[in-house]
Amino acid sequence: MSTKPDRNGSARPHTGVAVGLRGVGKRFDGGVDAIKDLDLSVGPEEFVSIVGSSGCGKSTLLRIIAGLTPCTGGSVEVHGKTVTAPRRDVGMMFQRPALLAWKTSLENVLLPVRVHRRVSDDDLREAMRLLALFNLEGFEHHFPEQLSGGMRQRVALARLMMTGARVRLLDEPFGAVDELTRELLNLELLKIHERTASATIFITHSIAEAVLLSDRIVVMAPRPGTVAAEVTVSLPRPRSPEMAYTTRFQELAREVRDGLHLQTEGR
Ligand SMILES: Nc1ncnc2c1ncn2[C@@H]1O[C@H](COP(=O)(O)OP(=O)(O)OP(=O)(O)O)[C@@H](O)[C@H]1O
Repeated sequence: MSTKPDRNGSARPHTGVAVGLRGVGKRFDGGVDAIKDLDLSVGPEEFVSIVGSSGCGKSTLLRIIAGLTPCTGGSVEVHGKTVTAPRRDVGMMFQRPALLAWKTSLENVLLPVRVHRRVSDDDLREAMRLLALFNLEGFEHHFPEQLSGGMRQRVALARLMMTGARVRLLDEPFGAVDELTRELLNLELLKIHERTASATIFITHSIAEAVLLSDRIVVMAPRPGTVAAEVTVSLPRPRSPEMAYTTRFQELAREVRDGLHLQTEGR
């Protein structure tokens, strides 16, 4: 069973499994084994980061969980049901924010609602609340090209929240923004996770980002992609950027780095 550190840093057990993978494999046409025999369980309120060298199968794994790519071996379940197609209770965010260029911030945030039903006054209020939560007050009626890269990612985060998804999948969402914006976006993500916890799987190349945000960090090994190591992040919540200066934080970062180096050396 996975564990999540509480405010005092001690681990408390997760009840239930939101995302469960057993023996998952993915062989692409042409015989590339992108993923092989991968097991992973994520609790309903757990934040799990996945790190690993380029090409080790992280994005493929997320796409399988999202129901966008079928696995060729093993089984994937979300809330106890086998994944065969995209589900409404699974939200995904990509490295590029994928906003519709001809829609305003507000309309982009309302999209997940609009594809299923008429937008109500409550929906509108909720979308405005989320935009304000992500410091986008005054930009509700701007189009994506009128926003900075960081602002676009915040709109995408607000849209992810608007889905109400109980499983959130984020594929290196802050990889394309500058370091300072990235730190601010990390804080936004921390805030929403600590207010409305969901099962979150987050891909990143940044060890510090993974330690700051996660309850657990999964290190993937390449060719074929599988879980090589797991590090439980025993830091209290709420988290703050100042924790990065603590010995415990640095020890955890080192543990992850060592895990990654072992994979690289083993190639
Ligand atoms: N559609 C596809 N057809 C064939 N091979 C693919 C396909 N998509 C991915 N692959 C291969 O599967 C492996 C894993 O790719 P994936 O994109 O999942 O890696 P990644 O860990 O997310 O990489 P990065 O960190 O660079 O984004 C790679 O060897 C890649 O070339």
